[in-house]
Amino acid sequence: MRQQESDFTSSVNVDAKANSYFEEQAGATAEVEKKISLRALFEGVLAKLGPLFSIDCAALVLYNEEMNHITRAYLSELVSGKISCVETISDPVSLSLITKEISGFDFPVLKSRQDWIDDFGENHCLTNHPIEYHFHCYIPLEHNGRIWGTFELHNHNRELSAEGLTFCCNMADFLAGLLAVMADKNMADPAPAKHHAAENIIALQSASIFEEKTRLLENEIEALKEQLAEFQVFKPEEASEIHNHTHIVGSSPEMQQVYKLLNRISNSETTVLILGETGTGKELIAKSIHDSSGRSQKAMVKVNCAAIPPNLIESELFGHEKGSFTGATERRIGKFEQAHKGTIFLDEIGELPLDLQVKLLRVLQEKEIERVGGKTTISTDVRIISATNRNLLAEVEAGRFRRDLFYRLNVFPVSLPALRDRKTDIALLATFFLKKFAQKSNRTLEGFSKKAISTMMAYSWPGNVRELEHLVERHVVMAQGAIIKEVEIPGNTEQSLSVIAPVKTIFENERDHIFAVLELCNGKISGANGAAKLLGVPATTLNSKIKRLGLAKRHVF
Ligand SMILES: Nc1ncnc2c1ncn2[C@@H]1O[C@H](COP(=O)(O)OP(=O)(O)OP(=O)(O)O)[C@@H](O)[C@H]1O
Repeated sequence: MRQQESDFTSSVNVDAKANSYFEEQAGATAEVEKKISLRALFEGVLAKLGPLFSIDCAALVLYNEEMNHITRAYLSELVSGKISCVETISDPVSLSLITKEISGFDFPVLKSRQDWIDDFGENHCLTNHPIEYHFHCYIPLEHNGRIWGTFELHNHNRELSAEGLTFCCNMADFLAGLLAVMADKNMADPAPAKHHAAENIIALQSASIFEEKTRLLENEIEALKEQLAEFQVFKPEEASEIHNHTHIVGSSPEMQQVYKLLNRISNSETTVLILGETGTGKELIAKSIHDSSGRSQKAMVKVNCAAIPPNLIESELFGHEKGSFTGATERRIGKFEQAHKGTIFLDEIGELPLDLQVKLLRVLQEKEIERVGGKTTISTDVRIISATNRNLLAEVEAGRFRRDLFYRLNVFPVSLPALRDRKTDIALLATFFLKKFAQKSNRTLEGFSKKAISTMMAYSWPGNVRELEHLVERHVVMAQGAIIKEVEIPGNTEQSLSVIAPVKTIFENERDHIFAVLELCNGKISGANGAAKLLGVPATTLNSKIKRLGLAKRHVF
């Protein structure tokens, strides 16, 4: 593979000559050279593409018309954080075995270092180039049926992504068109001989068309960047409202409302009732209320009223004396006593049996408890935060919950919005959980694609934040690359529907339509029975679309 590198760079050893031939031969000023040389243009290409797709090195290799010589080559790579672009070949050199192979590619080809070793052996892969790349991509620069050269991308650690490939195919199209124009205008012969340098310089200096093309290239890059947006990692905006509840994620107006309420009761002793569907974060909010109170140095003791068998709830809450009932072999301190000077969080309060509701009411009124089987009353100083996913007032109306207890608990109600009602928080939460689980499992993940975020936003989340948290955890475990590109929501009927009737992007629609027509025409592009005629476009346009859409010929046949 080193030879392969030597092919695009075969001449990195010719680097000494790298002061471009313009400078050497015609003594052109650096300014003119910068404005008009392919080298300067190409340097700009890597500056734009590199950060977008993590490309380490790009090369532009140009051939003569007979395709038996490399006439010029430019190598642009990132060295110590800086892009250096050199003209590595300025005199025609004949094609080696590997460049011959590469020049024969008439569609984009991805190769690894190992592929080249397998095909040509280790010996062909030797180069004196100090940098060794492991992943390569070769895109032919084809315009009007002529292959002008190859646009190459080389990476150390990863293959060029599908998005990067599509983007670079567009770039190759543009470069090929540019080379054709330059040749046509005799601006800068892609296969120049040194003795033509002076004339070329004059032609180039007067050729504003070149500058125009450079400007177009910039525009093209900008347009392609927009197209790329759909593949980029979604970067959610940080919460706009400053709040002290650091573990609570969400900046939607609905959550801002919640923060306002929380701020009002921070440092207070108020009894709070938190209402919200399952998984909306009731416990998290309760903890936050406790943490922002004067009781934060003491414990917040949680009781899940739905999880304890009814016959044990009393003992769980208030404790029991030894021997007070069968199995009470030891004296036990109840949750109220444990929470003394702190907070008790009564989760699922709507599930509390009626007889215990009476006892709880007494505790609230008298601030005293009695252990089961005990003879004395024990004073407690406990703040009460309770939570329910039931409509407690409806429970009161139905006679299942005591009205007096309801009023005692509902001193300061805080209602938490369902996740489906604050969709703008989904991206924030998903990214928060992604970071949390990636860190936990020692993985480096950048985030979700916009597509993945859209899928999550289209779902109704009956299990709310908890469901989202579990989904993200699963996807972090299964993630293959640095970005979670797609998410699958099990049993999601909305998603199943979208599988049946997916909404295609314009890009996908165009690609699929062209693909279908090409199949119909057995891959024939031009001529009477060709796809171009059926599609009503010139064959050259179709050819460039095929490349741009990443429809390599091998896909068609
Ligand atoms: N706004 C939020 N920011 C960050 N994490 C959240 C948020 N809301 C909920 N979570 C997380 O979601 C999970 C479920 O939250 P929590 O247990 O507080 O919900 P809940 O409403 O009490 O659920 P249940 O009604 O089932 O008891 C927890 O891991 C919690 O940390």
